[in-house]
Amino acid sequence: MKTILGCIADDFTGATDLAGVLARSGVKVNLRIGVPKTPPTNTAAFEVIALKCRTSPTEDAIAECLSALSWLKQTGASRFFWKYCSTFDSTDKGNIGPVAEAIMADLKIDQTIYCPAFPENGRSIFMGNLFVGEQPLAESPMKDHPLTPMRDSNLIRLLTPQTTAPVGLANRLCVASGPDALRARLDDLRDDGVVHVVVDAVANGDLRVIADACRNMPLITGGSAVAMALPDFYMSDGLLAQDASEYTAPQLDEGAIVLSGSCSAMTRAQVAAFSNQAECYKLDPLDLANNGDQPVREWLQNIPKDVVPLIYATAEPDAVRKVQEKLGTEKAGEIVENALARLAVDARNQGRHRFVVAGGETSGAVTKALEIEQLTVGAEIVPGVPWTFSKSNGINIALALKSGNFGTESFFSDALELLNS
Ligand SMILES: Nc1ncnc2c1ncn2[C@@H]1O[C@H](COP(=O)(O)OP(=O)(O)OP(=O)(O)O)[C@@H](O)[C@H]1O
Ligand SMILES: O=C(O)[C@@H](O)C(=O)CO
Repeated sequence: MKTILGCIADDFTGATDLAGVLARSGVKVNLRIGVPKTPPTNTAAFEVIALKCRTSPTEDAIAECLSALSWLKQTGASRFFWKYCSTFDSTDKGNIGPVAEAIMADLKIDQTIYCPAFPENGRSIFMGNLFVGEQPLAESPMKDHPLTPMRDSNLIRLLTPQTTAPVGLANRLCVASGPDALRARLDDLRDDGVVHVVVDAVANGDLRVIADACRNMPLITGGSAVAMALPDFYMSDGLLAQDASEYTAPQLDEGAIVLSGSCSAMTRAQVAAFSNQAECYKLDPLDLANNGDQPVREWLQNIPKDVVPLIYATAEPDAVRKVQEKLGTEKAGEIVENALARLAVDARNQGRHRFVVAGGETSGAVTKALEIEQLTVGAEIVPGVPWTFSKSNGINIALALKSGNFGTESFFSDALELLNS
């Protein structure tokens, strides 16, 4: 099938988030892990490529995203989506702005929009400022993120140093006036040379207006929620029809494991809640650096298969800071990711084929270690986190890749229960 929308996600939980939101429409979504090595076959109306480039060196992120774009163009797609975090996770250098500019240069276009809002998960944008629940981004727990601490809430100020061309705003008053008003505002901004337009949205109704106004833009950038209404508009434009039959999960071995490398506030609460009912192992990055991961691997081997173990590096911001001061931020992240990735492979070999993984970078490391090339999107557990299915080493497995701050406290047990139901 010809692809209508080709999507590039900067991390793996972001990719499953976007795929899950698009799949709500009943239209088939293919979720590819990394840029496929062979030309497109068996394509779907929505193709999502999951990358792990949120915190990569900018040049590497650009190269990887352009390679994904080139593959997506071969599917016949002429509309593209650059998916980043609903909390705009990035540094002064990028990679949100530089990748958007590189894609725009490739597509030879002179304007795009930026809308990370995801009201169902408490992310809203008003007058260019991003809120997490009732808190401005920079006052939310995102200020302490281990890799991309967000210390400003204003998207225009955040984006400006990441781009070479002017940044502007289409505010809520404009969005509330409807799609024609938004289109007119975008045209005015374009006439004034504004290339990058942050668009306010505080509710799903705003996102629908934005999707309506921008449905034919060659590039939309944002969180997953701004893509939510696109399938509807593509259907009413006659571009696609509902084509997915209800997906049934494959036969899965009973064994399960929860792996958490996310230190986000919601994950910390989820780890605390699940540790009351699970066998737990808390990873200490300094210990991993000095003594390796043999002790935890042995611990896992001794957990009976009908017990669900939780292995986590999840820690409070102060503890993370101390580790980062000793090991360096990148090294600390890498040590934890490598250990959790190896443990995922051990778990699979032990007969645990249901994986709940918390954290985008962590999910990237785990999915790569399990050598997964493509995921099928199943039922959404909470907004933005679907169960996904694949084969690893020829074995059916299920993965719930959870973004750091998504879900409620009981997410880990809720996810496993849903799979059993
Ligand atoms: N105790 C720790 N000390 C230092 N770094 C840690 C520790 N625990 C985890 N990390 C690292 O912190 C990073 C967390 O990023 P990750 O993307 O996995 O979670 P997240 O940011 O909460 O999720 P998302 O991106 O989906 O919101 C990873 O690189 C992980 O290895
Ligand atoms: O948009 C979000 O918040 C998530 O999909 C994500 O990208 C977390 O890494």
